[in-house]
Amino acid sequence: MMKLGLIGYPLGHSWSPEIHSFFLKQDCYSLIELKEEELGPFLEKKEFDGLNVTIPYKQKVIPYLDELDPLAQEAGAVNTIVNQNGRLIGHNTDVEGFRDMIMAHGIDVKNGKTAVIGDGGVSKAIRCALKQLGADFCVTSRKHSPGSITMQELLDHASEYACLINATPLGMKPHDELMPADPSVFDHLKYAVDVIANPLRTKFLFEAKLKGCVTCGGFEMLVRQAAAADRWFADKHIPEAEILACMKSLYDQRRSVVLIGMPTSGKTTIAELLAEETGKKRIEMDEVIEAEMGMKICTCFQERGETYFRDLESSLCYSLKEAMGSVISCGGGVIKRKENMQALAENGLILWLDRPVDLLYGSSDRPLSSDREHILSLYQERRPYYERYADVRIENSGSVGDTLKQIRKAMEETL
Ligand SMILES: Nc1ncnc2c1ncn2[C@@H]1O[C@H](COP(=O)(O)OP(=O)(O)O)[C@@H](O)[C@H]1O
Ligand SMILES: O=C(O)C1=C[C@@H](OP(=O)(O)O)[C@@H](O)[C@H](O)C1
Ligand SMILES: [Mg+2]
Repeated sequence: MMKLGLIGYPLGHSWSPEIHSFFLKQDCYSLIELKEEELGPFLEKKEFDGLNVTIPYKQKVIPYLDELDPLAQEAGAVNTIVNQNGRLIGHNTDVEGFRDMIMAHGIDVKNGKTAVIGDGGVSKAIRCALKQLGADFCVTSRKHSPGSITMQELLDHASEYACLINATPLGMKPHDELMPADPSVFDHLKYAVDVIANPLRTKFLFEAKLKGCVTCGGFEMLVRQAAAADRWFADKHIPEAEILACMKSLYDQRRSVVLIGMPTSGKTTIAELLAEETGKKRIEMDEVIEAEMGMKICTCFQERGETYFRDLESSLCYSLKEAMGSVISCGGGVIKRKENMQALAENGLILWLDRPVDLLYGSSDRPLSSDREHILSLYQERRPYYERYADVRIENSGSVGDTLKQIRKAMEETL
């Protein structure tokens, strides 16, 4: 069996072992956390067939290598090392991972200006990919490196940019409240790309999606650079279908399905069936909140007011960022606060169950939907929000079987 691994510091959790065992059909990949002083001795022993390299060693490994391939040389960074009969050869598969990801999403960097935010290791690989694609791009740098622009210069010309790429760690867990720049000030932005893989959808991508941009994130780049690395490690070409299957399998484990929609649109009912069908854990937000309050939501609205309930709802959304692969059924009003939706969208696929107003009904135990007139005005008020936050609209007007079918399709198609 081959001996492969990932070196970096600190490593924390990484999806690389799962990804490589998916592609290579063997468990031969381990996480090797190395302190700076351990890096040289480890590489000199050469007791491995291949390595991936992550922060902070993409440049620091170079002096220990016998050869760099032309792309690694151009990038000035190495993320893949192959031990070829005792000679260590450095490659850079981030270039291919990034390039293939943006091409798969139809991101056209030839049509309009692109800005790469950040000039660290991964930024170098992105620049190589952008050059290959013939893009007109610039790079922002805090260090004023030659040829780069400042953040202020980028913002001063914000309306000129069609594509923004985050190559900084801003927005990565645990500082997921941060953004490298606010997409809303870029008037003509069409595409937003992030290299961050955790969370799946950074705040930067969430905001860009609200603007109607095409977005894609670092998790996909992680899978694609791994597929390219396996070509060096195992001389194995990983076909596109296999890459998509790997992403789907990992998304199934990592991403929750979040149901939003009007009261009585079917969220609770469909969530129960979906959880049963997929074996996923079901989280009914209103039940969790009622248990925490020790009272019914209706009573809470009467005795403590709506804001009291909404604050509990918001803090639950915040904790559900880590619900990993659950089915989450929300209360109808969850869309009233943008921060709720940003939290749920971090690691969630947001599905809007849209049920025709005529099929919605009022009931005495639902404080905000007591009669038909009220339901209609609530629908008119909320519809734009459901629409804005949803990744996919699911029409719940036929049988529950038909609705579940649409949901399965959405889960397949939104990688
Ligand atoms: N596709 C459907 N076909 C028939 N009845 C449905 C369908 N979807 C939902 N319902 C019914 O609508 C009612 C309200 O659904 P519920 O799941 O409580 O909604 P919510 O959680 O969104 O408030 C339930 O009686 C449920 O059985
Ligand atoms: O629409 C709303 O504002 C609410 C909907 C309810 O959930 P359902 O959508 O399951 O009825 C519940 O969260 C609360 O009464 C507030
Ligand atoms: Mg419900």
